[in-house]
Amino acid sequence: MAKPISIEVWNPSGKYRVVSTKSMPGTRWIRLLADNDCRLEICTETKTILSVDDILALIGDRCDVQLTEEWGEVLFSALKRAGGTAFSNMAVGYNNVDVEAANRNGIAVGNTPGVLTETTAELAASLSLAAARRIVEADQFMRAGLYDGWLPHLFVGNLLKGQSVGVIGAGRIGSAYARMMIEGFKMNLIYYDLYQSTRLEKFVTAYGQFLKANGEQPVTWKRAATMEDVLREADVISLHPVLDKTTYHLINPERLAIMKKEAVLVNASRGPVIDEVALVEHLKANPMFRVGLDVFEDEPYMKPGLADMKNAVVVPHIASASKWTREGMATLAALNVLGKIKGYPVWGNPNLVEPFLKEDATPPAACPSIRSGQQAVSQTFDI
Ligand SMILES: NC(=O)c1ccc[n+]([C@@H]2O[C@H](COP(=O)([O-])OP(=O)(O)OC[C@H]3O[C@@H](n4cnc5c(N)ncnc54)[C@H](O)[C@@H]3O)[C@@H](O)[C@H]2O)c1
Ligand SMILES: O=C(O)[C@H](O)CO
Repeated sequence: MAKPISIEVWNPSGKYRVVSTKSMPGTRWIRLLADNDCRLEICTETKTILSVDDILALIGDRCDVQLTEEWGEVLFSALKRAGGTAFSNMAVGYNNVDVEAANRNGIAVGNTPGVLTETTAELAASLSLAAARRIVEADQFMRAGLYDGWLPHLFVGNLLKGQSVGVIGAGRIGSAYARMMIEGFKMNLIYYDLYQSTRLEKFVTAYGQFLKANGEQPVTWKRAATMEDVLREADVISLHPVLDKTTYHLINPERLAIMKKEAVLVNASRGPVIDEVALVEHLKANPMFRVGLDVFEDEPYMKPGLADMKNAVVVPHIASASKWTREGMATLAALNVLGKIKGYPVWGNPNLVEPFLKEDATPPAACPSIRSGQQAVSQTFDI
């Protein structure tokens, strides 16, 4: 029997027991559940990652729904035995969830797209700039008291304007990132995706015409036939695919070798998309090659050597960490499970979720985004 886990309880007499394995930002999600006859138990353990035993203890022997964490057969079958019917990730990516196991156990699986796109793209853009202009290195230099006057060679980095931005995985976040880099820095786009992103292409064409009409150099776009074309040609490359068998170690030693020596590589998708050991070797051998990483192969750890690399900017998986997004994610995760309890249908477009987020309004009678009954497939959505 697993040891008891510390929890905070809201609406103790609620008919439906909802367990959140993490405290989530904001209070609206709590209100929505408590006002709808749910007894909400929020885990208050201080450790960041709960073990399977911890989660089994949280589920107990009667549980209606569960929010967040890493889930497979053991946990889904335990949830089923406890009478549970729904689970929601507080994330858009659900590569941590065995959807087939959930299906076998009749548990609905929710996720939270629609509120992360711009926030995550903005962090990828921040990493691109920070790496290209050596912001972190320069900040550390300044704080160490090493600055003793302006010098022509001090922290010289890369100009983005007029360079080419490469996007691998031009879905929701990849397309939003591309637009930021194109509109913000007048970069030319080269992208690789399994599907054509017509809306993104049309946007770049129209923006190019606008620039031309204003006497400026127009931006251009190109859909690459292979990923290698993007890696060879682009000055800044940002990775935004889903993580699956086709994208595991998509950036490997061979592909690193064909990139420009002064390229900037950004990853705010999933850590295993990059072979991180190979990346460390490449960073050592190519000091002008720079990376910006939000995600890591063995989170929360970095592969040996990465922390010592001055040409790497590293942040702890914060791409979706804006207040609006994180509170929105909590609300959507809560409404996914509440919707299942109430027997509501699934919302037509999980990317258009504003009606669920209006602070003082009653949310629609629907589950914002339920992924069960499907494999963990990628979804393309033109912005
Ligand atoms: N760092 C974070 O905090 C954070 C936040 C949100 C999302 N994410 C991750 O960002 C990624 C993108 O999310 P999204 O919402 O834009 O997803 P999305 O489904 O809208 O886009 C993913 C795109 O990748 C493409 N793709 C799939 N396999 C590919 C392959 N082999 N080669 C090239 N392209 C391929 C798909 O066709 C799709 O267009 C996911 O991995 C998600 O888990 C990370
Ligand atoms: O997939 C996601 O949503 C992120 O990794 C968490 O922000």
